[in-house]
Amino acid sequence: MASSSSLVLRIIASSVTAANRAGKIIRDILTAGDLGIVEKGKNDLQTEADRAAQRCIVASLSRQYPNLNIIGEEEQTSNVEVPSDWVVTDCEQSVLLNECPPEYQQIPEEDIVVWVDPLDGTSEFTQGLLEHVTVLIGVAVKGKAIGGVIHQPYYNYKSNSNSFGRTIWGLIGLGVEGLVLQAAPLGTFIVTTTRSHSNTLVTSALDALHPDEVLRVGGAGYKVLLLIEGKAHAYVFASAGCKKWDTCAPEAILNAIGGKLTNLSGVPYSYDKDVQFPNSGGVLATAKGIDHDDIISKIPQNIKEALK
Ligand SMILES: Nc1ncnc2c1ncn2[C@@H]1O[C@H](COP(=O)(O)O)[C@@H](O)[C@H]1OP(=O)(O)O
Ligand SMILES: [Mg+2]
Ligand SMILES: [Mg+2]
Ligand SMILES: [Mg+2]
Repeated sequence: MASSSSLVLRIIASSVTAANRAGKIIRDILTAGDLGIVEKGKNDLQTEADRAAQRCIVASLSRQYPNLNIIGEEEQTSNVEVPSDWVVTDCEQSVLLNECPPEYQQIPEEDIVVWVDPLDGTSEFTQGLLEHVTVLIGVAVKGKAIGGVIHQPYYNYKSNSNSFGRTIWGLIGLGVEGLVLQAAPLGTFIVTTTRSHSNTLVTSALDALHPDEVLRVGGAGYKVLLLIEGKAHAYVFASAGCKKWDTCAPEAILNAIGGKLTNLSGVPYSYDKDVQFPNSGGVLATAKGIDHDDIISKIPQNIKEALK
C-alpha cells in the first residue's frame, strides 16, 4: 500500500478539511448573532456553534469512513438532516504528501477512534475571547492519542488582514505542521491553567509549583498551543472537568514534538472507545524539554488522591 494512502493519514487529511469547514460555521454563527446558549450543567455551556460544528465534522468524516468510531462532545440526533454544504469529503492534499510512519501504515478502521471537540473554549467564545477557541479532532489507535488537528478559527483576527484562522496538525513519528515551534524562556517557570473552571484544588496545585507566572486562558487546545509556541512551560489543571475529546488531539500534537500529557499522577490516559469520558485524574501537559516527572513529584499527594 502506498504510504500516502494510509488510512491514518487520510483521516487526518479529511479532519483538516472538516475542521476548517467547522471553523467557518462557527464564525458565521457568531456573526449572525444568535448563539442559542444551552446550559448542559454547572459552568458548562453549549451554543449553536458547538452543535453545528459537531454535525459538520461527524457527517463529513462518517460519509468518508462509514465504519469509523467517532465520539463527539455534543449529543446528536441522527435523524436531523445536515445541510449539504456542511459535509466536506475532500482531503487536505498537503497532508497526503507526507510519508506515513511505518507503524501507522496498516492500521485497520476498527482500531481507530476519532475524538471530536467541535468547539473547545465555549465559555470564552460566549464572552468574546475568540483567540481561545479551537476545533479539536484527535485520532487514537489502540487507546493511544497518535494524531490530530487543532484549528483556531479566530487566530490573528484582531490584525487587519483578511486571512485569519489557522490549522495545526500532527502525527507521532512525523511531526507537526501549521505553526513555528518555539521553546519557552529559560530561568523562569510559566504555567497555564483554566480561567473559567477554577476551584480550591486547581489553585492549590498551582501554589505547590510556585510558578513565576500563571496564564489563565480558555480551552485545552489553546493551552497546548501556548506550550508548543514557547509561551508556557506547563499546563496544570487539578480538576476532573476535562474530557477525552479535550485532550486527544492536543496530546497527540504535543507528543509529536516531544512534549507529554498525563494525569496529575503521571499516568497516561486511554482513548479507547469504551473509556469513561472525564479525565478524572486532572491534566498535566509539559512542553518539549521540561521535566514532566519533576512536576508530578511536586504535586501534593492529597491533590493526587482527591482526583483519583
Ligand atoms: N467543569 C467543566 N465542565 C465542562 N467542561 C469543562 C470543565 N472543565 C473543563 N472543561 C472543558 O475543558 C476545556 C478546558 O478547560 P478550561 O477552559 O477551563 O481550561 C474547557 O474549555 C471545556 O471544554 P469545552 O469548552 O469544549 O466544553
Ligand atoms: Mg463543552
Ligand atoms: Mg473542550
Ligand atoms: Mg467543546
